[in-house]
Order: sequence, then C-alpha cells, then structure tokens
Amino acid sequence: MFLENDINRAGRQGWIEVIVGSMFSGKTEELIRRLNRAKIARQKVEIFKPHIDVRYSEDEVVSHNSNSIRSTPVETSANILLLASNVDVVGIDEAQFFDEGLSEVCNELANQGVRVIVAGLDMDFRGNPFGPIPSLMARAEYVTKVHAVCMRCGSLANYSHRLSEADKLVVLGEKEEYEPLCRACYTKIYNETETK
Ligand SMILES: Nc1ncnc2c1ncn2[C@@H]1O[C@H](COP(=O)(O)OP(=O)(O)O)[C@@H](O)[C@H]1O
Ligand SMILES: Cc1cn([C@H]2C[C@H](O)[C@@H](COP(=O)(O)O)O2)c(=O)[nH]c1=O
Ligand SMILES: [Zn+2]
Repeated sequence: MFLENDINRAGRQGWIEVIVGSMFSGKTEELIRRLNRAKIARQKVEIFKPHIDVRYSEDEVVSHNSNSIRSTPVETSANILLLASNVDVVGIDEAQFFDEGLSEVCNELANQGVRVIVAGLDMDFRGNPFGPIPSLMARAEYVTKVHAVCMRCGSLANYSHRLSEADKLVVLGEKEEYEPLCRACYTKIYNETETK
C-alpha cells in the first residue's frame, strides 16, 4: 500500500508519483484512492484526463469497477499547467495519451510544490513503451506497478493484448477489445500470430 508523505502542506515540497500497469490492473482505482485521501485531508485537488478518453464519461475518471471522480478533460499537457494554479495535488489519468510535454509539465508542477499523481499504461498492445510514460517514470520519486489477472492462466498480467486486428496505436476499448495477459500467454499468442 502506498503511504502519503505530507511535506507539501508545510514546506511546499512537491513530487511525482506514477502508477503503471496493463489494462484492468487497478491503475485508476489506485489513483482515485490516493486522490480521495488527499481530499479527506482537505487538500486542494485537481484531476485531468486527455479529452479523447470518453469511454465511460466526458468529465469523470471512471475505473472498470465503477469508482469515479470528477475530472477536467484537456487537449494538451500545456493546458494542465495553465489550469492547475493554486492546488496541492494534481491527478492525471490515461497519461499515455498525452504528448511528450507531459513529463516536463509534471516536473514543473512538482518544482512548484505540487504533489503530482499520474496513472497510465506503461506498454501499448505491441508491448512497446507508451507515449510520455517512460520519461515520467524516470522523473518520478515513486513508481508503483500494479498487475491484472491473466485471462488465460490466472497469473499476474502485465500485457494488454488487443483482440482485434486493428494496428493503430490508439483504439479505445474495454473487454471486447483487450485482455490482460502474463508474459508467457502474451508471447505464446504473439508467436502464433506471427507464424500465420
Ligand atoms: N483480468 C482482470 N484482472 C484484474 N482486475 C480485473 C480484471 N478484469 C476486470 N477487472 C476489474 O478491473 C478493476 C480495476 O479497474 P481499473 O482501476 O479501472 O483498472 P485500470 O485503470 O488499470 O485499467 C478491478 O478491481 C476488477 O474489478
Ligand atoms: C493497450 C492499448 C490500450 N489502448 C486504450 C484502450 C483503453 O481505452 C485505454 C486504456 O484504458 P485502461 O484505463 O488502462 O484500462 O487505452 C490503446 O489505445 N492502445 C493500446 O495499445
Ligand atoms: Zn497467462
């Protein structure tokens, strides 16, 4: 369990926390849990998500098990810097969809004394690092990797296997489009597809 440090309230010391994993691994649940605790501590919290993520709601971050928290959809990472003035905590979900500038924006907020909590996919459906996440992981003080349950064998899953043949990087979807898999199951399926 992640335990909060509260230096930012007294000394305005900021930092970056990153929560990564495959789809269905509990990233959004963990983000919402941390943000709700900050709200209970009466900290001023602002939450952002990329405007393209309208799967469950336009102005909420919603987890696969229906927890939700109000959020502001933004088009670019620069908008976050403009909108996050005078806050204690900034939460960002689906960070993989933001531009590469997100890492600099989070760094700047942390330097200003803000606690920044970012959640996103570390790998795309091909198993490659996704968008600004690697850079954010490098700059973060705290990185938490969470795991889903492999849909084929029940082990810990860290891959998001795309069920359709679409090959664009961004294809929004849920269980009809993706399944979380462990390394062994992902590699087996990938090798089978390659040899077809
Ligand atoms: N294969 C799976 N492994 C783990 N959780 C799953 C799985 N399929 C569905 N879930 C549900 O997804 C929830 C996590 O949702 P969420 O926090 O939105 O994940 P993420 O943001 O990482 O996609 C779990 O609490 C569980 O109810
Ligand atoms: C792997 C992968 C995922 N996506 C999309 C699919 C979903 O809409 C989101 C991830 O949501 P979650 O909260 O982590 O479950 O990303 C994509 O566009 N491209 C991919 O490669
Ligand atoms: Zn497996």
